[in-house]
Amino acid sequence: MSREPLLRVEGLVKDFGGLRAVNGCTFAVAEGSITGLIGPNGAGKTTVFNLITGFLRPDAGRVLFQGEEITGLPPYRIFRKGLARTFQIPREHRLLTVLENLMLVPLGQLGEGFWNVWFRPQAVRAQEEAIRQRALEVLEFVELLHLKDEYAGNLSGGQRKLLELARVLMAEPRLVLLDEPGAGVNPTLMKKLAEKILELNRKGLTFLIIEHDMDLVMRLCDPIVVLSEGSVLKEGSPEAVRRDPKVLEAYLGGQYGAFEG
Ligand SMILES: Nc1ncnc2c1ncn2[C@@H]1O[C@H](COP(=O)(O)OP(=O)(O)OP(=O)(O)O)[C@@H](O)[C@H]1O
Repeated sequence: MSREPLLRVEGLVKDFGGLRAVNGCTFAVAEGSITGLIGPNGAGKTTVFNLITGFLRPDAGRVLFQGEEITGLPPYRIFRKGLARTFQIPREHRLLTVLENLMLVPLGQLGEGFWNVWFRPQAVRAQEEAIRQRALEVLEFVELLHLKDEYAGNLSGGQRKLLELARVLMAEPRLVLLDEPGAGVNPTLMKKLAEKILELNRKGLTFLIIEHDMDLVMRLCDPIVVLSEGSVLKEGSPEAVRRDPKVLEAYLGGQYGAFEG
């Protein structure tokens, strides 16, 4: 018996002026998987992420999360349903500390409401403390606890990626979309990031990952969805994708070397 996938995109289309960036894109992400989304530059991967997470509205097609249609909902509503993402360029608040960055993740804090601050100060304080504890736990997990009081702007590129992951984990999501987690990360941190992703996956978290680093993709992801010119060219195991001549052809000229070895 096949189970309903955690995420399903059906026939997504997105035009930018005369350019069709996403062209009838259909694929699914099974619960418990680490699904890879790869393809040459400009294939439409980030646009697909933006369509799934509500940062862009599709011109056609549907997005279903846990069987529920979420097409066109605003990003904060999708986030609160348990679908969280990171960005290709991390979006931390550079002038806040690492800990403050995590405490700002919108979890529906009681303290946000004007009336709560005035009439329920103890409840607000208790909730703030719970959020702080959660933030410290998450920082320990991503091994950034020693940097909790550092300004986020002072972190290295790799540490900023770990902070992005930590921000996403604050919300205890069911599905995490990672946009190029390996970009700009040194090999040591890359290994750590991969270990953290695998550990979270073993605990039941599902991932959809855009990545250009083929070593990382082949190590982490199964299945892999290959996008080319806005639609799915191939979907399958790392081995099946690696051997498919259509996939190699799509990468020809650009990144053919990525598949060698
Ligand atoms: N906001 C936008 N306005 C106009 N064109 C856009 C916009 N966003 C993306 N595009 C175009 O849509 C196409 C798909 O871009 P997208 O960033 O989704 O590809 P990608 O597969 O993520 O590429 P990369 O691997 O280089 O990040 C590209 O031709 C890009 O130039």
